[in-house]
Order: sequence, then C-alpha cells, then structure tokens
Amino acid sequence: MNASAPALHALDLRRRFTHPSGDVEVLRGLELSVHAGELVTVAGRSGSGKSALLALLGGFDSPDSGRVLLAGQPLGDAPPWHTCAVLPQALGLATELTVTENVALPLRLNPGGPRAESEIDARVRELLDGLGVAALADRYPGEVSFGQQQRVALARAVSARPKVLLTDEPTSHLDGGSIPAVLRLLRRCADEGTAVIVATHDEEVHAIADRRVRLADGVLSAV
Ligand SMILES: Nc1ncnc2c1ncn2[C@@H]1O[C@H](COP(=O)(O)OP(=O)(O)OP(=O)(O)O)[C@@H](O)[C@H]1O
Repeated sequence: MNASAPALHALDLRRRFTHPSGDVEVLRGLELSVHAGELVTVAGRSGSGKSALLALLGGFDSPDSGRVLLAGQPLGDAPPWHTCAVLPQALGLATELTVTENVALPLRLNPGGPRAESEIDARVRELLDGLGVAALADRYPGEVSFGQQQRVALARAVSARPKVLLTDEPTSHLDGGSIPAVLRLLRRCADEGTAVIVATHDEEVHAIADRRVRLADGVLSAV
C-alpha cells in the first residue's frame, strides 16, 4: 500500500453493455481520484451509469479497459471487502442474520478487526443508536421496513471502518426525519479518514460533500 496515493483512483475506465437492440457505452474513459477523508458525491441523470461505475470501483464488475487502484494497488480478482465497503441499492443484507449480526459481520470477518465481544457489541450499538434503529437489533431484515433496512445496511457497510466506502442512493427509501442521521454518519466516516463516494439524486447529500461531480456521456465533470 502506498500511503500518499489516492485511496481510490480510477483511470480511463471504459464499460460497454451489449444489448440485442444495440450496445450502450456507459463509461468512456472515466477518471476519478478520491483521497482519504474526502466525501465525493456523484450526480447524473437516471441511466447515466452511476451504479455501473460503483460496481467497477468496488470490484464487482470489470471494465472493458482502464484500471482501478486502491491506495495505489490494482484491484484483485476478489472484491477487497475489508478495504472497500459497498452499499448497493439492493442493500444485500443477509436475511438469515439479525440486524445486530448483519452489522457485526464485517467486524467479525475482518482479520484486523476487534476480537473482544464487548468491543463488537459497542460498535454495533453505537451505529444502530445513531441511525435510530437500535430497537430493531434482534429482528431479521424481513421483519423491518425497507427504509430501516437501508439504515442497517449502511451501518454494516461502515462498521469495520473501511478505507473506501461506496454507497448508491443511501437516502432513497428514507423519510425526511431519518436523513440527517445518515448524513451525519457519512460525514463522520469521511472525517475519520474514509474516502466516501456517494451516487445520489438527493440535494441534501450533495450539500455535505467536499466535492461534487456529475456523470454525463460516460465521463465525470466537476460541478
Ligand atoms: N448489467 C447490465 N447489462 C446491460 N445493461 C446495463 C447493465 N447495467 C446497467 N446497464 C445499462 O447501463 C446504463 C447505466 O445504468 P446504471 O444503473 O449504472 O444507471 P444509474 O445512473 O445508476 O441510474 P439510476 O439513477 O436510475 O440508478 C443504463 O442504460 C442501463 O440500462
């Protein structure tokens, strides 16, 4: 790892999807560099390629050409889950685990994570409290609303303090009352050193960014 390199660096990313009705060239030489402690929001109309971009940055999809570097190192074949956490629109909570178990999972699996149960419990409790979902701690994802699941999935994504956090529309299912807690947590993650990238249509999220970029015609431009 190179400490002076950007936490995440995308170079000349190109991605084309093939459809019977014609190919879609979603990314056309996209460049992005995000440093530790920086919160960058990505705007762009629906279908512009924000989710496709996050999939490439998180290692869940491969570009046709170009590279993604994490702290100067190329992404490996396996998603670097304990370095880079992804909160996709589909959330991906483990349905057979409780809310608490979901949020604790990255802490338990991370080789550098806490070992003591008390430490794991405290981190999970702090996150669930902060997001207003502590009362749901012992329920399963299928027993809570989608907006509550979205907050639980965010808690899980940040619990092990990843170096890079990629989130796709993290406020899309939330009411106005739940959004400030999510904004505070995203901001705090960045302030504690995570490079945070948020794809969003939500102006409230853009308002807490250090930098805003817009995806259009397959490339990013500063807003
Ligand atoms: N796996 C795929 N196969 C084929 N086409 C795809 C695939 N994933 C995305 N696309 C197409 O790529 C384009 C970008 O999709 P993407 O989901 O990244 O947009 P988005 O900016 O995230 O949209 P939204 O704001 O609605 O979530 C769209 O035209 C979409 O139909």
